Amino acid sequence: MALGTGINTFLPFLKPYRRQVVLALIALVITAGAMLSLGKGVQFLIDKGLASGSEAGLTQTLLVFLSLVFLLGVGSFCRFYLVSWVGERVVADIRKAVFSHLLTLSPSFFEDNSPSEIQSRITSDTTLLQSVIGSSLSIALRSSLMLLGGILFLLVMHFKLTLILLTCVPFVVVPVLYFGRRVRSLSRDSQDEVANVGRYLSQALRHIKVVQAFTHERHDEERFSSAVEQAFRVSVKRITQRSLLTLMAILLSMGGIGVMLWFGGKDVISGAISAGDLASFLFYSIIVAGAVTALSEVIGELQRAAGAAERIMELLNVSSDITGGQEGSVDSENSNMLQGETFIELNQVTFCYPTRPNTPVLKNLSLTIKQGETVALVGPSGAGKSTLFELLLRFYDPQQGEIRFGHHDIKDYDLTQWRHQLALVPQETALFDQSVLDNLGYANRETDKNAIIDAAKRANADEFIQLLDKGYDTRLGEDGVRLSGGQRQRIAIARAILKDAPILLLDEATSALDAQSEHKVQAALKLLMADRTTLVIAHRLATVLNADRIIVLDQGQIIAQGTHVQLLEECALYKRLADLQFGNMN
Ligand SMILES: Nc1ncnc2c1ncn2[C@@H]1O[C@H](COP(=O)(O)OP(=O)(O)OP(=O)(O)O)[C@@H](O)[C@H]1O
Repeated sequence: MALGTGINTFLPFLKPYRRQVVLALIALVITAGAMLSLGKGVQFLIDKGLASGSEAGLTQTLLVFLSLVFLLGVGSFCRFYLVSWVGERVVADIRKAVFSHLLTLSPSFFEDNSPSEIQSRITSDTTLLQSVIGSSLSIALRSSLMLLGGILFLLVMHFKLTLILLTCVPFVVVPVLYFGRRVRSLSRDSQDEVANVGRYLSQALRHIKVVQAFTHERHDEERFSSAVEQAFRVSVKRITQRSLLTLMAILLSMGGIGVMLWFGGKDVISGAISAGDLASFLFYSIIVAGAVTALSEVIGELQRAAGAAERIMELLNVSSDITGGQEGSVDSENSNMLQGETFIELNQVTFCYPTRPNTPVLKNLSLTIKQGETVALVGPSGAGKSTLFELLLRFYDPQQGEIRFGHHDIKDYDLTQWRHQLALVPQETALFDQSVLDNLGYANRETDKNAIIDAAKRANADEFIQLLDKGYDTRLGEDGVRLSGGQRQRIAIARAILKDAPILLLDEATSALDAQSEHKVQAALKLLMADRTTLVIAHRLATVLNADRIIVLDQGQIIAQGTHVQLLEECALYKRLADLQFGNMN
């Protein structure tokens, strides 16, 4: 059964808490035992206590009864506490495991799966699991035991009456299973719809300025509302099935009790059984019926949880297509290399993005970069310059060809170690809603405050940071809305300084900068590039002039390389680009 699959996948998460699970089961058995003994207590109370007319007998039976009640109370407390505890604990562990796993997945995974959809799985699906494990699972376990125990007691007490009761069971179980299954698939749909709503919401709010600038509010409102309504419609379907489930369970189980009472009543009248017998029989029947009803209700819930579990497990089962190798230490490889020796080498690299498998972005590209060299990449928009950086960072692997560092393919190195070799200054600096200090320290969590401030100074960032209301402790809003383009870039440069990696990947952004900040960024970059092997996507003449070599990329291929002067003469595309891009500086 699919519910079983859901539970199986959770077993590894339950394993560390075996002790608590065993204790919960013991509490479960004790409470079920106490509850079932209560029926016998009722029989005693009527037949021995009341019918005997002895007050002492009555008191004695009551004391036994109260002891059972006490046991039941304490046992229930322990059962509920332990089952809920395990539920919460497991869900917390699952959240952590899913997040850690997601961080290892390659960026291509997130192109196919929207982050907000994933977020919904981690938050709303696990919350559903939490509440279901915390309450429904506890009820389901208790009810199952009560059902079994109750039937056993009934069989021992009165075989004929029990058989009458049991003939009703298939009438209850079959519809319960049928509706339960439907609830489950609808529940999955319902969670998917909730995720859709979440996705729409986060998109609109993230791009609120665009929404407002294009006065797109009404349109967004309508689309959001139709997403919400769709989620509502799916939920209503689920609710209908669940309500029907409950209706069936009550009608059938209670109907069975009615019939049984009728037969039992006849036996009491004929003197075949005592009134106490019938009362305790009734007690067990109600327990059994109650257990069936409760089970039918929670089976729906458990099915919902299994649906949610499935969605979470799907995430945990995705494996990253970018994995690291075991090959020797990158650091020692690096330190063995001499200035001017081949450092990075691209051999016949062909690459398509996974979302466009038939459109190669880089075609048979070969390139050698020497240690300490500064190589500028120029080319029209869409030529594949940023893609080259993404391959070096191993966000993707080429379909053909290889990228080598020293004596090995970069795929052979441990992924983390390899990425330690690269410092990226991206065109768009990602900032987090944390303090400036935290944002800078992102590059290297081992460094102390002084080193961070020193790096900020060298990146020409200290000056504007000091002017912020709380200096280095100022929180940057989500997406760093409180910083200008040039300031953000200087933060990125400071990060690269802190990372102190031997290879620098620089994606210049000029558009965001005015002359003054450009000058400051320039100075900071110069310092950063000294003694490093640098690949720079160049938009500035200064960068191009300072580069040891300029590579001209067009449609994923290198069409020329050389110095600025050489290329101006030899490469028409370069000349055109230079006129356009650097025209104002020429
Ligand atoms: N994640 C992606 N999925 C699919 N195609 C992509 C992806 N990223 C980039 N591309 C495509 O790959 C091609 C090369 O893009 P790339 O960003 O490398 O160009 P670029 O030379 O850096 O351009 P620019 O100077 O405008 O940044 C483009 O046609 C682009 O549309």
